Amino acid sequence: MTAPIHIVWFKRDLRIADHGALAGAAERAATDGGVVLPLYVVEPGLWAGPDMAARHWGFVADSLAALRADLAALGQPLVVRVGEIIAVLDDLCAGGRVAGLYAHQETGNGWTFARDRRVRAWAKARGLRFDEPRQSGVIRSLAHRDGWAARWDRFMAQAPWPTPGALQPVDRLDPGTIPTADALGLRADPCPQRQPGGARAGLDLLDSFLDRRGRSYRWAMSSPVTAFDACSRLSPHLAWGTLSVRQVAQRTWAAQRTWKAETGAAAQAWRQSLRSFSARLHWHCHFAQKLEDAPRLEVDNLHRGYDGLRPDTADPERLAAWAEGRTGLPFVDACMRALRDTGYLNFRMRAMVQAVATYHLWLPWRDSGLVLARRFTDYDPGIHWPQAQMQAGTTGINTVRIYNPVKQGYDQDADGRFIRRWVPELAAVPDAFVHEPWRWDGAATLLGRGYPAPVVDHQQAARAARERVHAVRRSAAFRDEADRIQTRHGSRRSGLRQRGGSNGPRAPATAPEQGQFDFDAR
Ligand SMILES: Cc1cc2nc3c(=O)[nH]c(=O)nc-3n(C[C@H](O)[C@H](O)[C@H](O)COP(=O)(O)OP(=O)(O)OC[C@H]3O[C@@H](n4cnc5c(N)ncnc54)[C@H](O)[C@@H]3O)c2cc1C
Repeated sequence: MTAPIHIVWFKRDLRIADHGALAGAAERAATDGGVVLPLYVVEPGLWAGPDMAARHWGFVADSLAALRADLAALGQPLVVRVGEIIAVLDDLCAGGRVAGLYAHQETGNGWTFARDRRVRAWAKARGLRFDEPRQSGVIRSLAHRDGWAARWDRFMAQAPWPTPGALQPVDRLDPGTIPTADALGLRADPCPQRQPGGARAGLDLLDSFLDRRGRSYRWAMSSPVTAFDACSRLSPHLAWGTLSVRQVAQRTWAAQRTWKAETGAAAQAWRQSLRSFSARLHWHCHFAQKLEDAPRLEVDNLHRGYDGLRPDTADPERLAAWAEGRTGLPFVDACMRALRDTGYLNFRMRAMVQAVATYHLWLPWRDSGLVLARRFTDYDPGIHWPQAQMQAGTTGINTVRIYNPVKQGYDQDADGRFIRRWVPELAAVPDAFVHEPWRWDGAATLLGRGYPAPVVDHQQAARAARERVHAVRRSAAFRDEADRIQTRHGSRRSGLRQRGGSNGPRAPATAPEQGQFDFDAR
């Protein structure tokens, strides 16, 4: 058999529904009598990166097994190879039958950006067709942000890509095994409550969110007591592509249409919650667009006025205390321990722990960002690095927001039940002092013995950080660069002043630069 082979290279798009690369390859195969070869390459170079961890691999391995089964049901199971991508492609091309390569555009870390450039050059040198459709609202080689939101709306409203009805099997091809984290050499990373991968698990979450859990979303999203259930928990599925943003957006819009026609308190709650949720799907791509446009922000301050402000290397003891939930600030420690064991934190708590690391503990955002990247099952460089910088105040275009970790505890965990669950060392501390055990009469019996004394006086540390940051922001040169950044990366809905312009329009609650806190703060 000499049918041409069309390779679909799966990356962060581990599904068969709404899959532009798979649909494109299948359409091509239907016209030239070819076959589709679905391929996932486990790249040791990627997995050795400082931002990757075994919990990511666990989610990906679950998703690969599910994808393999879904593709097998169509006629050709997923082929898995371990190795460097060009070597794997060269090997598959050796028979001379490969006619095309299809893969989604990816807004990844520096390693994948460079890897994708190499693959493009390789395909060009061989004269091989290489199609790279997009799978989200992120636009490659974007000249400016004007009209971006309308383009997002249009893309999400388009019909999803059709799933092929059947795939012809590729002859004499070993599907390969999905390696274990150990075989990949990944460090042990116990995460007993990690979310399972696979498209089915993602669809079940989407169903339960839109049928039941999402009703209180708008009011319950900020507290870690309620957010683990009331938030959608779809992030790892969107990050690794077991669901597409479009699938989720269209299901959400359908639910919104249903509730629009209803009256009563429940319908009102659903409408408000789904509006908030819908806005966040937009932010998913809004933040990723920033990294797409400026890949350097994975490692460099977006606003260079902050260069040299924080130390280049983190104080190892402070970083370890924060990462392991031993800062002596109970609410911060509870969040970091919950994250270690579940792979998840809600947005407000992510923002708080990154703010505490970078302001109170004065750690470089890249170092704390790497710890969080490894701990979030949903690690998605496109969202992660712009957010890591935003919460550290180094974008230059966002309000400096130094969370008070004790006040956050009182606000979001009033009776201390989240703290008590994750910090059992505080069992003997009366309720009134569980947020601030250092104020308890019995503190001497606990601090420095069963539980650490606070690594910093959080109020003093916040004051010192604020002064240092504001000193940078006062200069005229700072404003000029901030205006340039706002023009290039800022939301056109944010209401922030455009360079050379007067005050922009008022920010609606859904503007990503500020809106994410507006109703979170209630
Ligand atoms: C320092 C920091 C790092 C972050 N790193 C990541 C990351 O690596 N991967 C990731 O998916 N999210 C990241 N976020 C954004 C956000 O916290 C998570 O998307 C959200 O908490 C995931 O939970 P969920 O799916 O239940 O969200 P829901 O509240 O149910 O929201 C639905 C989806 O909308 C998107 N979304 C929600 N909030 C935001 C936001 N503020 N910015 C951008 N997109 C958003 C996500 O895709 C999310 O899955 C980060 C936030 C901060 C402050």
